[in-house]
Amino acid sequence: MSVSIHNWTKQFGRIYGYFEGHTPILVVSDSKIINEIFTKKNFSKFHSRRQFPLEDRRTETGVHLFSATGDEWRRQRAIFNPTFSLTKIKNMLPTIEDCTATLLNKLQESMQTSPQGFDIYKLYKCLTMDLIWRCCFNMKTDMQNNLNNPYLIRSQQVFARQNSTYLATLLSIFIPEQQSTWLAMHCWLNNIKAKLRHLLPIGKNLIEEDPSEWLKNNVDDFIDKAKTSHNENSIKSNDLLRLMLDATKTNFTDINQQSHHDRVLSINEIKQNIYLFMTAGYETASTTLAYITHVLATHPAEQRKLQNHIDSYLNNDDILDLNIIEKMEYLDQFIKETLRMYPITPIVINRECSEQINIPRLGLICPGTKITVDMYSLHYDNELWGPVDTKIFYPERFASKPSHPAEWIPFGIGPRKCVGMKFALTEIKIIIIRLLQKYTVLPMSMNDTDLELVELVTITPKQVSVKLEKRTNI
Ligand code: HEM
Repeated sequence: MSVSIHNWTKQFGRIYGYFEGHTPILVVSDSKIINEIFTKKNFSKFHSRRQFPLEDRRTETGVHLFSATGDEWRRQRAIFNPTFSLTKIKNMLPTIEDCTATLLNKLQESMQTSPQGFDIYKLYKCLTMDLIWRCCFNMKTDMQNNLNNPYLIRSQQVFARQNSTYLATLLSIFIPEQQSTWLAMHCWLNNIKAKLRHLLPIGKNLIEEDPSEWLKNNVDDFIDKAKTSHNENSIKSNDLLRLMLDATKTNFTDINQQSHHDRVLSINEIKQNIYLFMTAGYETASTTLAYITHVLATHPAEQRKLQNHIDSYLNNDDILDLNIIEKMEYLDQFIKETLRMYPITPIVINRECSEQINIPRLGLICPGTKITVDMYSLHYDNELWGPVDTKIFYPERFASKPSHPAEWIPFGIGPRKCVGMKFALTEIKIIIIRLLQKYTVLPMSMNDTDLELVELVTITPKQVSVKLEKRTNI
């Protein structure tokens, strides 16, 4: 979809519209207009994202942060913002280091079993899921050593296209007026499938279950485990799950009666948010790591420069300190340049207008209008990012150009920007530092210059196969 939008922008310019079924979508790739729509200034009129096909936004089932709108979103975001403060992230560093050490062991094993090369992306997925569980839910898992962990398997399935969901999704896109019917049909089918899986002896093997439903249904067990582990630990943890559980203690009867100043969550909202963080946090970060590794393998000069840069700040056995990581400018530029060239979730950066507004150079926007950004056109715009051609990987372009909030947007823009951005960038930096202190990344074959990409909610490579060579010159 994102590539088609990019091609249409080349044909129709920086502002145009297209129809998804009956739904008109406005596409913008002019950074000044994007700034008007997405930032704080007009936030009261653009506080919501458009509803995903088959997304259930009923209060009784609970709505998570990503789908919440207006005051419901403000109330939830106020609870989540402190989870990713610098102090909290500083406290997460030992855990991130520990999970990264496990990755390094897994890499060593993979080098031994497949010296000709292996898919490193698979290992990154286990790593980032491990990190979410440990940093956000304070639960120790053996996820990196247990590829059969059911939460890991189901989370991966959420991002894979399933045939049964596909039809309902298409109906939902092309006939959005009947969204509630498609959603009811989808839930009804899932219930029937769950019953058949339970009743028929071979049901479990023959009937696929909806991974999103499985994850949401299993969080009760998850919350109980978290409560027990929190009670057993004398030191009170400060993780995301604890903040959410604390927010349920307030005495309230109806979540709709809460003002956005009240830091409260219903139990259904907690369940939805556990699902959200489990899936959103792991897929995006592992995919970023996969793209960075591909760039390292295909750009040996830039890889050497990054290794020298890391060596100039740190020895192999130095304990990582956030202040030092923050000073490592080339590392920062390297990651930014990768995310400029390989956007991960362009389609989620959209807003729906809630009140009529006149936007300069765009015109009168009516309530209900859905506006999306063409991230590829913005990120590959030579006027914004030149003089070095935007098709060339050149991290130094970020040295001369402070990134404007509406021009480099892999994490979105404005008040609804990614709440996990600081956490994601810190974990990614630590993992890349430790990887490059020990290894040089090589392509599996000299023809491995292009990645095969697939887009559903995220744009991901099918695999990233590389060889690793132990560094000896340090
Ligand atoms: C490199 C990694 C990541 C990328 C590229 C990414 C990208 C994004 C983007 C594009 C958005 C939409 C922003 C907008 O509409 O303006 C978003 C929202 C969000 N992200 Fe991330 N994300 C990443 C990592 C994470 C992590 C690690 C977490 C959680 C631990 C997370 C949790 C969320 C949540 C909860 C939202 C919804 C925020 C809201 O609506 O208030 N993300 N992310």
